Amino acid sequence: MVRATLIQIDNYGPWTVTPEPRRETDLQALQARLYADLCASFGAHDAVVFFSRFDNVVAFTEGVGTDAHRSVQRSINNRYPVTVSMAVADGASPRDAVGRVSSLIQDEGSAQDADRVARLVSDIDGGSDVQVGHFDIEEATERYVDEIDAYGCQLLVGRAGLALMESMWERDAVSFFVGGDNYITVAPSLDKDDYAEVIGEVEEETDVELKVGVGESRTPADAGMQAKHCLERSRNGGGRVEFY
Ligand SMILES: Nc1nc2c(ncn2[C@@H]2O[C@H](COP(=O)(O)OP(=O)(O)OP(=O)(O)O)[C@@H](O)[C@H]2O)c(=O)[nH]1
Repeated sequence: MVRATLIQIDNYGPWTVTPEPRRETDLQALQARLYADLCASFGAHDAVVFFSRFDNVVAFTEGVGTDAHRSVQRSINNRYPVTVSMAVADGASPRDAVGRVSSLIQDEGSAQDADRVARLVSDIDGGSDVQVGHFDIEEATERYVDEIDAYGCQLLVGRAGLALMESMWERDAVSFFVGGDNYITVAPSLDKDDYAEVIGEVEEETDVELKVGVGESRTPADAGMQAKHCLERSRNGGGRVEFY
């Protein structure tokens, strides 16, 4: 089982244009602050948090119970001009867990329903290890950042990332862009061959070479840290796929 949490801003679409459209930079600042707050709050519980679409934030929260979710939610809702609802559930795979939290929150009402305010729904039982892969583009700085223009670089990283996210999704894993040339995936227990296959598919489709470090542990934060160390091993002469 793997535990996911979906954090969704309540009735955000209408709020962004009420009483009239709000400045985009103010909305961006709010979204960035909310994401930073959620990272700090859930990070303190050894979870990992991805900005997803900013109005919907996805976290993997193995070991974080309903009460801890409630206190994070209460603090956010006391301090922001918008409220958030949350759903937390265990699933058979990261893909399944994200599906379950999405259904739970949808059952509470629409994302644009003025009556759906600060809900917290939870369907959790046991925990198990979680696998995290940290992907990185081979020599992104030398090949792209120092060679082509910034927007071309963004397109290339985005294209490779989309191919990666789709390949991993087919394997019941969910993957997110985290900055620079980095993507992090939360996966069911895949093996080295699975990752090698995914890297091969991305390269074939986009001509971009990836490498990955993979960790597996009780908490997403620990698994993520293992993955970073494995990625360092790959950077320092290891293979394109390095496991904990
Ligand atoms: N979010 C996040 N960003 C990172 C991380 N490591 C590197 N970056 C970003 O990715 C950019 C590229 O750094 P690297 O991936 O280390 O460099 P590279 O040129 O791809 O070189 P190699 O990794 O050795 O192939 C950096 O400028 C950062 O913006 C990380 O662990 N997390």
